[in-house]
Amino acid sequence: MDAVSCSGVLPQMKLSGSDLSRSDHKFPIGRSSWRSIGSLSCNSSKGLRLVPKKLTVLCSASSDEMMFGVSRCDKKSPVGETFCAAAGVCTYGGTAVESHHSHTVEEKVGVLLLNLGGPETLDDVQPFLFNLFADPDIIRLPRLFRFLQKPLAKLISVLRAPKSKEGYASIGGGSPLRKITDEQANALRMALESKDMPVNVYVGMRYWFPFTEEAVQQIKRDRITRLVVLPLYPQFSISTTGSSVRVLQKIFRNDPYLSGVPVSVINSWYQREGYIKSMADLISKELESFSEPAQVMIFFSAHGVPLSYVKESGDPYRDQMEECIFLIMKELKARGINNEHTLAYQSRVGPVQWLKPYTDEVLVELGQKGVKSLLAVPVSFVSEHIETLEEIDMEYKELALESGIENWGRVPALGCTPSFITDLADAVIEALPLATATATPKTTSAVDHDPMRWAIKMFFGSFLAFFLFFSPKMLMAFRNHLI
Ligand SMILES: C=CC1=C(C)c2cc3[nH]c(cc4nc(cc5[nH]c(cc1n2)c(C)c5CCC(=O)O)C(CCC(=O)O)=C4C)c(C)c3C=C
Ligand SMILES: [Fe+2]
Repeated sequence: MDAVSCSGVLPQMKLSGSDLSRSDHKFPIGRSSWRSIGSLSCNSSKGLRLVPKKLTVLCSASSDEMMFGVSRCDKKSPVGETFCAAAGVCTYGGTAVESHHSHTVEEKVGVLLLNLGGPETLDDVQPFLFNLFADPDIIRLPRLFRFLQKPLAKLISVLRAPKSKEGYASIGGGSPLRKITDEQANALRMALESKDMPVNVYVGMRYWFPFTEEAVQQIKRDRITRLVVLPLYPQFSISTTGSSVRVLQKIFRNDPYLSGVPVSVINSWYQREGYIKSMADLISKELESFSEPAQVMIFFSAHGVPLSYVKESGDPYRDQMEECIFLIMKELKARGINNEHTLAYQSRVGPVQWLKPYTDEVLVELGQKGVKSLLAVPVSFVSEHIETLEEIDMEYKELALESGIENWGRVPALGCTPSFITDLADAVIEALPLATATATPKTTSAVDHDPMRWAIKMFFGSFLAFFLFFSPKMLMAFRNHLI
């Protein structure tokens, strides 16, 4: 197997074995170019050879493509220890480890904000859900069953649409995500301009308009010469940043112009001081609205992912989430706020086990234990969306009040909070010099060319699919969780 090379240590950072077990530095490894899954060794520009004990190189569920995530798995502290791409900036892997660009042409810098996207009208809900469930990073079928991805997405989206529509109807008939993301894009452009960095900012959504593909076409039309990709998810997950970056990687790799554009992907930024401080500001402000602020339980509610992502596929999401909460609480303590806190995961979908504890169960338990005041803090997303406006503000609030909690509050999403936007602007500035070009030729699998192998695959796939669809467990699961 090929070794994965990580290089480009920032000049001000001295890297050593102990640095690798810390997680407070921002960019321990600047550039990386990954060729295949396997052993990982990191070479710093100072000639240090770094071989951390145990590393997981994330691989896309859907193909041989690499995900931009590397997580360190030898957990020593409750905050988790992720580093490399998962904690800093990673650039598209390509044939060359580094490309040193000569600056003979005038730079035209672009920033691409990646987000999930949401239905704008109730009629959009089912097709939006179809796009979501058709994503092989959301519903992860074994290779043999991949041809079922779209029929299954159609089935689940049709079954789930009525329930989802109710949710979207209750928040005004559609998702506010596009509007908020556009506002964030504009605020970021202005923040960068005020830092003497004129850029074009683009918005690329994964499952609804404006799709990532459209944004990339605009980037091409604008002849952008250097690009920073900033997913609006503070923590990395295969299902969010991973999925969006996979799409982007595919487009860039196959395009002669784009594959030459140096790109820098900011995989996660939950550990940035500006973000942590902005979150602490919002929490401390909201605590003040309670009559006895010190008695309030700070309840972090993160969007869940299926447990298998973390356990089997090495998704660093849970580790990063725990570290993020640790850093926010550390910041609050430094300000003299010593409230109790807890973390739970919300919004599970489907029959499989998701990250625990579940938000709804913890709320009931807290109520039973006698907690009277609770401040909910959505922590995996930076804009208001259906899961804050409907799930937390309506469903969970009602459940909490029924369970004995008397005083309920909720911290707003960061949105366009100036300190947060300024920090994103700094993240872009730091990422810019680390950009490298793509240029990996597309490889096709043997199956694509071999009709016999294709026929065998289809035959066994259909056979297994029949049992999967009509097994009592599957039918029960649809009934209980999707409708
Ligand atoms: C960090 C954030 C998110 C993770 C991780 C995530 C994983 C994930 N989500 C689903 C299924 C659904 N998500 C839906 C909406 C939705 N998801 C996120 C964020 C994360 N998802 C957001 C911000 C939104 C809201 C968008 C909006 O319109 O406001 C939905 C649709 C809504 C509904 O019907 O409940 C589904 C379905 C899975 C399966 C998954 C991990 C595998
Ligand atoms: Fe989701």
